[in-house]
Amino acid sequence: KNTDELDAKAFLAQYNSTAEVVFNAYTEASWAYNTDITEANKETMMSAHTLEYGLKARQYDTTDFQDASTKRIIKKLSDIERAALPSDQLKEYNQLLSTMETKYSVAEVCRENGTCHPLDPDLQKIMAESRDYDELLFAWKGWRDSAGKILRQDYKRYVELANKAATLNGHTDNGAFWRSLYETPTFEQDLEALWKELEPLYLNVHAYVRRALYKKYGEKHINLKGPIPAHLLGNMWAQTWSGIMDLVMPYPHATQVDATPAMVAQGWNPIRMFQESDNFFTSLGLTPMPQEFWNKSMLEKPSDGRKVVCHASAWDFYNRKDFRIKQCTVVTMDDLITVHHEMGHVQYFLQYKDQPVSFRDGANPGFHEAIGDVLALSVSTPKHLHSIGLLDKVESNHESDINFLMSMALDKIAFLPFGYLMDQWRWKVFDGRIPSSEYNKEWWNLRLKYQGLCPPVTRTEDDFDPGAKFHIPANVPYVRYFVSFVIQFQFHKALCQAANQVGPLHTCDIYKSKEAGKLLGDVMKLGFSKPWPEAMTMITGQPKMSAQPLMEYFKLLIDWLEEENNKNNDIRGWPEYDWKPHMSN
Ligand SMILES: O=C(CCC(O)(O)[C@H](Cc1ccccc1)NC(=O)c1ccccc1)N[C@@H](Cc1ccccc1)C(=O)O
Ligand SMILES: [Zn+2]
Repeated sequence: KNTDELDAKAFLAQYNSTAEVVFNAYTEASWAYNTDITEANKETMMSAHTLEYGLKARQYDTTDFQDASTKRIIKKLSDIERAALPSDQLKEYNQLLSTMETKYSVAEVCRENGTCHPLDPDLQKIMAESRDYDELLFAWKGWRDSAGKILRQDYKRYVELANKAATLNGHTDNGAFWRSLYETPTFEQDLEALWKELEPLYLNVHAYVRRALYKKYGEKHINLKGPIPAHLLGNMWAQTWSGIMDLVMPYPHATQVDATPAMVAQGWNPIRMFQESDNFFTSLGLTPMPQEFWNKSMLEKPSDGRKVVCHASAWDFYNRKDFRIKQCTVVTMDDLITVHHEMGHVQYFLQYKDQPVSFRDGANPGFHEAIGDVLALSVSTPKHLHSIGLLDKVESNHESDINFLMSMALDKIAFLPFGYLMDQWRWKVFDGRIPSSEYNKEWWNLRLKYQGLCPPVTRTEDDFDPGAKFHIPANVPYVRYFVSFVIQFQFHKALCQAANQVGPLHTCDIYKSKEAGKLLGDVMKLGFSKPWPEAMTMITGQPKMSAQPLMEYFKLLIDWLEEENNKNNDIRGWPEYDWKPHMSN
């Protein structure tokens, strides 16, 4: 083993300069594929580089090295991920990934009259806006038949190869590799503790929403002591529920909270939405989007018939100049939030662009997901929406507060069980506790256990419902979003204090606060160079994930829901767990 630290530093300097070139070429090829699916994709050159430098990195014994960064980079390079596979299996693995992503991205649902609907924007619009039980079922079942079902065999083989790569890198399985990215020995226990703290909030939201859906769809379709049919929550995966705010609004005569009508009425377009977000970031003293971003991004679904991967994503081209977003943006409040989410990724790229390539990553994956959402918490306030002309009147009274908090809870609290269960399922698939013969049964067991949902029609092992959610065929881990939804409230609270914002947390808007911007910018500049508890301490003054700021933010609503659900004699949970909704045909 080589213990020469100077030699290691020279090796890493060579790695870093070659990595920028290779990563850039790989990302350009990946972009070309994502923005025109017909292109074949080139992965092998990237893996050759990873293999060459990874095997060399493994030759170093860094035990007595002085420089922590050198140790940290050598350790990260030593995990060569898929490049550890024999070349034929690597080729098969890459082929499987692009096949699954293509099948998902080109899937459509066709009506008897021949009209076919893609997920974006058609099916998403139906799921958010339709109040017709059977129309919702058409979209929900159709999408799972077209996008999920067909992926089952590919997925089974992908699991085998992903696990093989993980074991070749010293992990017990691919889930263990994914969890290792958090560098937290107690990670799973910490997540379970957070969920146990937050579960009562979710049960109260679930009970209240079930009551509202009961009023709308009646007792044939809703059992007040049972799970909720999964296609009625305003979203294809029931992951966020703000699509049914109109059915749920506590005080219909108090302030409206939806900015969509104003955006449409005022002729907003996607560029305008991104400029608005850029303006918020620069108001904090953070970096504006470079001109290249505006020239090279794809901010709308192409109208030239090109097939693209519509699921939003942010792209770092590793040359410290070229950063892009690919998003099939529609003019809605929901997509204005997504715009901020994606812009948060690019801001992180901009802040850590001068780090070594190996450190151009979030402190942990949840940090990367949280940045944009933190700013969106300020943008979403009625006060801020009013200041940018998207809400015509703002009242600050109890009823408008509750309406606002309800709209936020339908996204942030409703999401928590989904954010948690996605990788519960995948970790069990990777470690063998869920065999392929039980993929769908176990998926629905978790959807019942955590979200209190049931399928609106019978599901079998001919189906593969997890495949109907982008991140599963796209091989994108998901617990990062559960982490993000917890820590973004910790960050929000810290930034609001830095901005000298007084009053309740849910009314805080950090707009124009250079102090808040500096705090966030300094953490983003670190990238992956320090263990994430150090980054957490820089922002919040303590090193742990905590549910307390989220609960503080929703305090008013939690008390209100507790009282409201008691008034309605609503039970929390779904003890009649094997109830099934009436099926017409
Ligand atoms: O998937 C996304 C947004 C896409 C993304 O920005 O997280 C994207 C996912 C992705 C796509 C392709 C390849 C890899 C990951 N992530 C990024 O673009 C990204 C993430 C980290 C670093 C750089 C880019 N959000 C999740 C969860 C979510 C988040 C916020 C609100 C609602 C829901 C979802 O929609 O289910
Ligand atoms: Zn993201």
